[in-house]
Amino acid sequence: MTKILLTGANGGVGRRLRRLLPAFYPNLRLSDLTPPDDLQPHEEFVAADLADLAQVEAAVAGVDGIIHLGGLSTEYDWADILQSNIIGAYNLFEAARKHNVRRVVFPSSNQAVGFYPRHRRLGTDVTVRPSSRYGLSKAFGEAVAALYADKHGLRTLCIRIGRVHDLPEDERRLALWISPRDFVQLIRIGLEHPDIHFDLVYGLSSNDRSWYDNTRAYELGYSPEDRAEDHREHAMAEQAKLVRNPLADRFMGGRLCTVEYSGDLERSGT
Ligand SMILES: NC(=O)c1ccc[n+]([C@@H]2O[C@H](COP(=O)([O-])OP(=O)(O)OC[C@H]3O[C@@H](n4cnc5c(N)ncnc54)[C@H](O)[C@@H]3O)[C@@H](O)[C@H]2O)c1
Ligand SMILES: O=C(O)[C@H]1O[C@@H](O)[C@H](O)[C@@H](O)[C@@H]1O
Repeated sequence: MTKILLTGANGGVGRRLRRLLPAFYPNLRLSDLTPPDDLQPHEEFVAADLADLAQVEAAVAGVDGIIHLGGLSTEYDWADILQSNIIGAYNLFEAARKHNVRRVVFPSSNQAVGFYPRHRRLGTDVTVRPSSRYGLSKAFGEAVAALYADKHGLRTLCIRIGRVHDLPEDERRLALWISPRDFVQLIRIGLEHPDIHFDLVYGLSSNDRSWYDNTRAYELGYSPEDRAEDHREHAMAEQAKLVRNPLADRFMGGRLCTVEYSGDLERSGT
């Protein structure tokens, strides 16, 4: 039976996927720095720091596919991003190669292209414009995925996630939202679709206001069950509680673009 490793299993998305994935992948191994508080007796857990190749190899040994959620999920100091996301992503793919893992799904982020202004519509062939050191690390992860596909035959799907959550949390996330079950559908494409070599898709549910052209996901058979606009009222009510930030509102990456910003507004993201 296919054995799948879920890294970052103790995080926000990981906790949601632990509930949804066993229906498709009953033979699931979880990994993170520390185990979830509510680890169940039937769940297998292997602790591993992504920055430590030997630990990552121990977590990866014996699996057929990996969903790599582990790592820092927002902006941090370079030293931290370097360890968890840059060295961590490299270690994950290198361990996969050494242990003959066939498939890796890499959750990238809209933050890899976060400095594009919102009037643009992006396909998957645009130059990266990271919002932050975090976004930069996601662009690096996409590049590592491409290298290991082309050089070593690992089949990889990168999913530039908008925002995985139960509901869209504000106006920006209304344009970016993907429900956990639609995210699982994209993961299954990454782990199972026969045509995957190196592919890149956007992680969005059905979305009328999207900034992205997600043709490749639909070509691969993606058929989202959820629609962001159905939750418009909730998102806009949440938005009304927030203070507007004109710089954040200009770019797809929102507030992460504003962190430590000292750029030229006339030129940023153009
Ligand atoms: N939540 C979203 O909507 C969203 C959007 C875009 C991309 N992503 C990506 O999806 C993944 C999961 O996101 P999340 O919201 O669950 O993040 P999260 O921060 O809640 O969880 C990440 C997990 O990774 C673990 N981790 C961090 N550094 C590690 C290390 N050095 N070694 C081992 N484990 C380490 C953490 O302990 C944590 O449990 C992340 O890679 C994130 O960048 C998430
Ligand atoms: O852009 C966003 O809103 C999201 O981007 C993802 O990469 C981050 O992991 C998440 O924390 C953000 O909420």
